[in-house]
Amino acid sequence: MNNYHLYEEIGHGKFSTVYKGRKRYSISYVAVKSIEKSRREKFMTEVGILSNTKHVNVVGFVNWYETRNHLWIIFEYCVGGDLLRLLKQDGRLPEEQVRRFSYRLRMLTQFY
Ligand SMILES: Nc1ncnc2c1ncn2[C@@H]1O[C@H](COP(=O)(O)OP(=O)(O)OP(=O)(O)O)[C@@H](O)[C@H]1O
Repeated sequence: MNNYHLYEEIGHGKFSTVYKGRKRYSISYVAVKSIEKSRREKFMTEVGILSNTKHVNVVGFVNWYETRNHLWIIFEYCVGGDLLRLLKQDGRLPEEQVRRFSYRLRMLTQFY
C-alpha cells in the first residue's frame, strides 16, 4: 500500500470504505477499497472474479494488498461514480440513456 497516496473518501459499503488514490510517482488515479479483515471470504471472492475479468463494461482490477488491519483492492477509478449515485442526482433517466445502460449490462451478462 506504500505505492499509493490516498485522497478523499469517494464511497463506502457496509464493511468497506473507498478512497480516491494515486500511484506514487505517476499521474495514474485509482479507486482504493479498504475492507475489514472479518470479510476475508467476500474479499477473496471479489478479487477472484475481478482479477479474471477483463471487459470494457467491468471496472478494471489493478491489485490487492493486505496490511495489519485491513484488506485492500485497487481498482480503475470511475470518475462518474456508480449508477445509483447518478440516479440519486438526476432522478429519472431519459429513455435513450436507459437503453444505452441496458445494452451494456446485456453485453456483460452474455460475457458471463
Ligand atoms: N472504481 C471506483 N471508482 C469510483 N467510485 C467507486 C469505485 N468503486 C467503488 N466506488 C464507490 O464506492 C461505493 C462503494 O463501493 P462498492 O459498491 O464496491 O462497495 P460494496 O461492495 O457495497 O461494499 P460492502 O461489501 O462493504 O457493503 C460505490 O457505491 C461507489 O460510489
